Amino acid sequence: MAESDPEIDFEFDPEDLPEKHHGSGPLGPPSLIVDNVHVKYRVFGAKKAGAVTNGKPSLYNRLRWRAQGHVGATSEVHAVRGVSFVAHQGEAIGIVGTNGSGKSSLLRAAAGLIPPAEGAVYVGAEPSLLGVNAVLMRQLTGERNIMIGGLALGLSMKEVRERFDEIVDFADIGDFVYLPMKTYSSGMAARLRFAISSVATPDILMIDEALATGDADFKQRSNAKIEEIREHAGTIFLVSHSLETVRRMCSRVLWMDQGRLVQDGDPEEVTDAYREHVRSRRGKKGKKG
Ligand SMILES: Nc1ncnc2c1ncn2[C@@H]1O[C@H](COP(=O)(O)OP(=O)(O)OP(=O)(O)O)[C@@H](O)[C@H]1O
Repeated sequence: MAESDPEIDFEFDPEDLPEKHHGSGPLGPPSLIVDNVHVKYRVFGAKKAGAVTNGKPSLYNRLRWRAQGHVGATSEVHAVRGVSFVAHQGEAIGIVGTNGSGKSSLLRAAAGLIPPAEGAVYVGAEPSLLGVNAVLMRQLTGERNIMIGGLALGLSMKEVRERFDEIVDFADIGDFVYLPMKTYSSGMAARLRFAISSVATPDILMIDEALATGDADFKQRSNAKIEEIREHAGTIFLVSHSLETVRRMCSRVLWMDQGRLVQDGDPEEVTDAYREHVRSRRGKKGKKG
């Protein structure tokens, strides 16, 4: 995942969460189709070409390896391996899986941020993509980032200006909006990212857990926003390590393991199976050790 900050509280407080909406009614029309998608990363400077590594080398290491002439030595990380699913309007889809299982890569490919090595992603007529993280810049002020993020979400400059106060209020960052984002606490940055991300009431909202953060008050506001989007027949994707959050919020859950979609279905069933899998894996590890 692009960003991880140990200070961020990734957990939702279950009491703050809206009730989940299991698919009792008919599903809306498809909003996003992921067809046999593969995501591969090329990693420079690997010891052995072709080896699949589990970690990402740091920028420093990559530059060092390149400086040492290891330009040709690359390995490939096959992060997503032939995943297919159809998302419908009105669905809230959780994505669970252990670290490195490919959740963020799948989300980024579904969002069009990285091209699939194989397969294709089809989106409905007017997709508004969320996940402005990719375009925000820490060295720029919140104000500039609101503009950049708003434009990236398809708003015009005029529309961003009109929504500016609303975004700042939602993020609750006050005059910090005029300071570079690198001066923000992790909570402030996360709140601003969420505020920018959700300003367009998008058709498809993708939330990586860094967005699902903040104090109880902000959690309530962000949950209300998520509900609003879902009620307007949008589709929500939520990557989370908190199974409680996923069970409460989602109508459907995808379980990723080693780049593959292991299970896709009812939140309780899928999270139970996933929990069991994690437990048995821990048990095996424990026995080995
Ligand atoms: N930019 C990148 N360059 C190289 N490898 C990457 C890159 N991003 C992810 N990977 C690798 O791809 C695999 C899947 O990573 P990804 O971040 O999609 O998993 P994840 O399930 O979201 O993990 P986490 O729960 O830790 O965020 C991992 O092996 C990871 O090291």
